[in-house]
Amino acid sequence: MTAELRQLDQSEWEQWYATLERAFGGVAEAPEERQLWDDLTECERSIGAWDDGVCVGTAGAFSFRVTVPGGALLDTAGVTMVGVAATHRRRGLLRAMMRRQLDDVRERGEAVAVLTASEPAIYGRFGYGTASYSLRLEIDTTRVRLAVPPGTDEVRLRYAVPAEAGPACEAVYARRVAGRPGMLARRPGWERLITLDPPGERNGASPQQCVLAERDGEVVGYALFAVKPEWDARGPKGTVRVQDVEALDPAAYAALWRFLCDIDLTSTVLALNRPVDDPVVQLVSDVRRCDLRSRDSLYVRLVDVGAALEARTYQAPVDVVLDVEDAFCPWNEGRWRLVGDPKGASCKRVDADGTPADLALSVRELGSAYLGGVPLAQLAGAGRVRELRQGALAEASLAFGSASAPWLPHGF
Ligand SMILES: CC(=O)SCCNC(=O)CCNC(=O)[C@H](O)C(C)(C)COP(=O)(O)OP(=O)(O)OC[C@H]1O[C@@H](n2cnc3c(N)ncnc32)[C@H](O)[C@@H]1OP(=O)(O)O
Repeated sequence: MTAELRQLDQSEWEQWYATLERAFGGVAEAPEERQLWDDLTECERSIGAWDDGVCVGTAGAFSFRVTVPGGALLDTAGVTMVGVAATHRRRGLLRAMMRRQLDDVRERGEAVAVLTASEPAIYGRFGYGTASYSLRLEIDTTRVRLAVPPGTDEVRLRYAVPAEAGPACEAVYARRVAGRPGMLARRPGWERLITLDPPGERNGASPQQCVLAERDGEVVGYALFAVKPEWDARGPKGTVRVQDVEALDPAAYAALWRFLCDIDLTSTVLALNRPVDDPVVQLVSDVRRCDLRSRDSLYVRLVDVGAALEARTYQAPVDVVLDVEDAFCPWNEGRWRLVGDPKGASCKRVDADGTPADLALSVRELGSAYLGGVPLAQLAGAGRVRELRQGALAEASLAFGSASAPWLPHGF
């Protein structure tokens, strides 16, 4: 590898970002989207790889706060904007940037790093495990009805201008964050991502629309969506594309989904990113006509195993010794005793005192299980977790679970 790695300087951002765009195919983003990423880039934690004055590699990280099981917000590195020029691929540049980045994350005292992967095969070697899934629904609204709970008819819905409704939507979102692992507490500036609506990316759909749900004059939910009109010889068959729906109670949530499913001249509601346990699945009359599909979403890497496992709670009492393998971050290797319950946890090294291990696994499996969305028992069934003490797997698998499935509400 001939390239030199160094921290990004703001003056280099254009060239750096153009390298990233080209790694993703070379289609330039809309100016407003580019500007947003320019504003959100944290140069002091972004890396450029340079070969003879030319940028050939990029990697960045955002300073996130992510909800973990139990509701705590954990300072987390949101790894992003990774690209290597095709002229320099497969020479170890990604590996070198991952090395530097994870060392930096550790120095900053962040116990966890997260990312979404362009391809699932890339990041396991660096200790990232698939920790959450997203649900895609395509509801045939000509056939599917919604069985709404009492109180739904009392929720008042009204259209609002998305940009003007932003603060009210953000307030609802902020109240939802602690209830679901994987959700991000949005720092100032990130609300712009939610209402970003470049005309060139609408693919024939309307500009973004917003409907607020209100009770007693208070905003208790919102839906952001677009409508793509379509007609054929038999009449209208438009699609409602759901971008975001959040609500503070079941009646408001049902009112918003009923609204989305009832818009005249449309016959499909398409939502690409919902939690896998989204209550809407229990509202619909015919789940088969919702064409549910799930796919990998958030990847988690424990950078400091002890601190990360202590930061969350456990839904049942657990006392296990984990033998952790971590070739890329060897400071995590060894035996850790985790004692936890719904109130809190401690996780300490026990290498010195000869305590035998109950479960053996790599840091990648711990990352998968961390947010409660991937059972340790499932990983064990694939041979990726080994039970060394009978009963330890069932105990740990139950404890690591979460009442709400983890979910990443938007990309980054
Ligand atoms: C968080 C994010 O931003 S995800 C976005 C990632 N970026 C992209 O997908 C853009 C297009 N692709 C690229 O820019 C590059 O091909 C990258 C960044 C994926 C890889 O960069 P490279 O410098 O070629 O990777 P590097 O040479 O360091 O490879 C390290 C290891 O990853 C493997 N690897 C690299 N890319 C891939 C891939 N796409 N699929 C599977 N394995 C991969 C290599 O084979 C190598 O394996 P090894 O550990 O067994 O030796």
